[in-house]
Amino acid sequence: MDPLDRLEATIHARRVAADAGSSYVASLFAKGRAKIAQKVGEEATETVIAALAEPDTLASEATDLVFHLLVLLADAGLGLDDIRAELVRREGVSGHVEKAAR
Ligand SMILES: N=c1c2ncn([C@@H]3O[C@H](COP(=O)(O)OP(=O)(O)OP(=O)(O)O)[C@@H](O)[C@H]3O)c2ncn1[C@@H]1O[C@H](COP(=O)(O)O)[C@@H](O)[C@H]1O
Repeated sequence: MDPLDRLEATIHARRVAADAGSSYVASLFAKGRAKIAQKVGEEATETVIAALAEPDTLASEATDLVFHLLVLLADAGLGLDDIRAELVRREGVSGHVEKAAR
């Protein structure tokens, strides 16, 4: 199994049954969607800062962002399959063409 799929499975398992005291993911779910969304915003900002000022840390910061985004998606009942479906839907459509058609 791909590491992203394994992480998603772990996140879902934590959502169903885990103690917030021993599981960071469970503690995020316990704090609620607003807090999870805030963490995604923080990690996005840290990713931008890394890209501009500390490229050596970019992969690590981007991983934090993806991790928290997966938690946010799970909280909303969404997951990697939804992202895959959306990517497939967009495949071959240039961003310029899509924007011009709006
Ligand atoms: N991939 C990750 C992962 N990436 C980052 N993090 C945590 O995300 C947190 C982000 O750090 P911050 O300083 O921003 O957060 P914080 O200070 O704790 O939070 P605030 O109180 O400041 O909001 C850190 O505690 C990191 O350890 C992760 N925690 C867990 N996982 C995966 O999730 C699995 C389940 O984790 P648990 O639910 O803790 O068992 C783990 O086995 C890992 O595979």
